[in-house]
Amino acid sequence: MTTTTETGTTATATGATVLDASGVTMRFGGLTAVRDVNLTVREGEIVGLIGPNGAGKTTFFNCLTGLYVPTEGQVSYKGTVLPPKPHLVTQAGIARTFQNIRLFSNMTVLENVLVGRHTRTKEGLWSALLRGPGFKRAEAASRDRAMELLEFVGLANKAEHLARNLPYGEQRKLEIARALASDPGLLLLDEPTAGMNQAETRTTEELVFAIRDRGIAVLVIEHDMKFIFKLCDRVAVLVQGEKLVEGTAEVVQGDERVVAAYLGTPYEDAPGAAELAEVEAAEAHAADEAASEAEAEAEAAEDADEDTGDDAAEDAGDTPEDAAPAADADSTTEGDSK
Ligand SMILES: Nc1ncnc2c1ncn2[C@@H]1O[C@H](COP(=O)(O)OP(=O)(O)OP(=O)(O)O)[C@@H](O)[C@H]1O
Repeated sequence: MTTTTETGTTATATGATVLDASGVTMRFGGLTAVRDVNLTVREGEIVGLIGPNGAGKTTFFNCLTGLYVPTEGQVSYKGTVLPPKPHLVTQAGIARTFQNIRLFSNMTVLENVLVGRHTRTKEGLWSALLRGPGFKRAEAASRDRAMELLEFVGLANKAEHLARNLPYGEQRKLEIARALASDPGLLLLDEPTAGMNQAETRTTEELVFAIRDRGIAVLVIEHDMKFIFKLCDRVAVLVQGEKLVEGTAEVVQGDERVVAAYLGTPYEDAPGAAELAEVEAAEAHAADEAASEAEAEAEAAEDADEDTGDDAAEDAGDTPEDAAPAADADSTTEGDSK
């Protein structure tokens, strides 16, 4: 796999490969959702996966985490090929969050994190039932670790709250804490800022950097381009299941194919080509209207001087036609707001 790193950070250049997805293809009947995708993530890297809706990003994540068995290709973690079983993938060291939050809503915040810890606890069923000293020690250690993670994501003061009572942004953070509870070497985040306001998004940005600083590599799917380009050492772009481009934020943002396929769509705080074209067209239309109104007024004044009734009737007949574009514009606005 080739990786464009002309302006990449030093962390990306030297880290050992953590994830190596090679030739991953996923077909659903006649539909090829992911086609021959290669992607690596190295130690210390934050890698972004972007692409239009339906490009195959989540399907690719599902192939990495064993939820789907890829039709072709294989996925390795730290040099070992992963079996396509979610619990074995988690045990190996890959954790994930989901696009649609999947918490145990009737459990407390702390209990949710403790559930995420189960792949790392060795105590068996008998030990749990007998509640012997080994079990109690393990339970206390898990609790300490879970509280430490809640502290890390900023939810320690809500440990005893029911997960369902947390605001949306905090539920997303809890999902991250739960994923971290399995002590992963690689964390996959599927749209971690979806539904967040700007302040929450900034906090999530800091959280992802802090996760990387703990030695955990991150692969993140996100539609918020500001977030992605600020955060990621490297970005891969999927379009119709295929990897179109991969490189640093600068390389990806400057790639004409990406702009055409994806970034032309307006995104938060940055008007895209379509928005700018719309504004320019509206301005041009307004200027044309003003010019023709001025022309019509001048003609009407001339006609009045010459006192020719026929011409005055023609001008009156023009008026509804001139008004037609405005009526069209109104109906478009109504259509958009539905
Ligand atoms: N289980 C499935 N069975 C059949 N088709 C599927 C399945 N999962 C995904 N697809 C199809 O695969 C394609 C890729 O979907 P996917 O959800 O991976 O895209 P995405 O890039 O994650 O989109 P979004 O940004 O909207 O989440 C879509 O056409 C989708 O309908």
